[in-house]
Amino acid sequence: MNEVNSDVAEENLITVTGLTKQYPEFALRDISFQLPAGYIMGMIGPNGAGKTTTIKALLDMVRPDSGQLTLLGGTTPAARVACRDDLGVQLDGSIYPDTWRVKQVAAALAPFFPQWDAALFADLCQDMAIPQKTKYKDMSRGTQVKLQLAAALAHHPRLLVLDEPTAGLDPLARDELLTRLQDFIADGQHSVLLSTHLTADLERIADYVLYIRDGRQQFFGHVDDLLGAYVLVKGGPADLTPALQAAVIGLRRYGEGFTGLLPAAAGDDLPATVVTEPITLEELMIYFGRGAHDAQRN
Ligand SMILES: Nc1ncnc2c1ncn2[C@@H]1O[C@H](COP(=O)(O)OP(=O)(O)OP(=O)(O)O)[C@@H](O)[C@H]1O
Repeated sequence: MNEVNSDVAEENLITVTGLTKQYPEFALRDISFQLPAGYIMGMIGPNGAGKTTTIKALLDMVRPDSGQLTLLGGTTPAARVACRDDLGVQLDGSIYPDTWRVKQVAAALAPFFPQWDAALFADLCQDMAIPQKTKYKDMSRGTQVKLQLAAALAHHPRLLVLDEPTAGLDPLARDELLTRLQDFIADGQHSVLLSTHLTADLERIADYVLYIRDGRQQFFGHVDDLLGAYVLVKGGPADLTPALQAAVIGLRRYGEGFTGLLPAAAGDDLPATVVTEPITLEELMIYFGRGAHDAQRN
């Protein structure tokens, strides 16, 4: 993870301002974020939050209703297509024809990318243990993801946009990918945008996080700022005053007490018997999710 230095003017590889997209049963509303060169940004949010829709809008696979998108300096769809050589993409789900093997993937992609590096692609396939003779449809889900990642990296992009890249990977492969992504940005010129449900991955490698729920942006900023904004509170039944109950997010009561989240500033004036602890991204998502469910039920 690079140290974030707000004093230095940074080149943004992605700028999204006021992105909205309306589907019959879903609305993505007013999403805004920037990704400077040299950083990793993670998108988190529950199933159906709008992460993939945001990525697809950025890649011009979905037409936004409003908002401005700048990708690698391209502000129009045509300009964004023109900079595709600098963009490596991995999408959730199968993307190659069933019968393709590694060789066909290389043959199909090389003509589209002037910077395609056949030797690098072969090395990546070997490193990731991608079988040469297996048809795409017969590869495991994790191997299909690895093949997409190898293809995304093989043309030396400046920016990687990855939709759940670690979802199908075993722990060793996940660890290797995260290290690869850290190496990718280490020169300060490259960036990664990835969506994931594996929040521990983001705590390890991400500088920035975009948190979306029900199509609405809940937070965009530094991971540490998000984690620093809330504390986990735990106390006994007598500690749960009406004021505290009203303030706690995602309150859960159990036999000996309660747990929930509190804005960090509200954690200062608690009785000594209430324990506060730092939160993880996973806890943040669970407690906010519970809070939203509880609000819907009431
Ligand atoms: N083409 C479409 N037509 C109608 N609704 C759509 C379309 N594409 C996506 N949606 C809806 O948009 C919502 C957001 O979907 P999206 O795939 O962006 O969520 P996500 O955050 O990536 O979820 P997950 O974590 O489950 O992958 C969902 O309710 C989905 O059904």
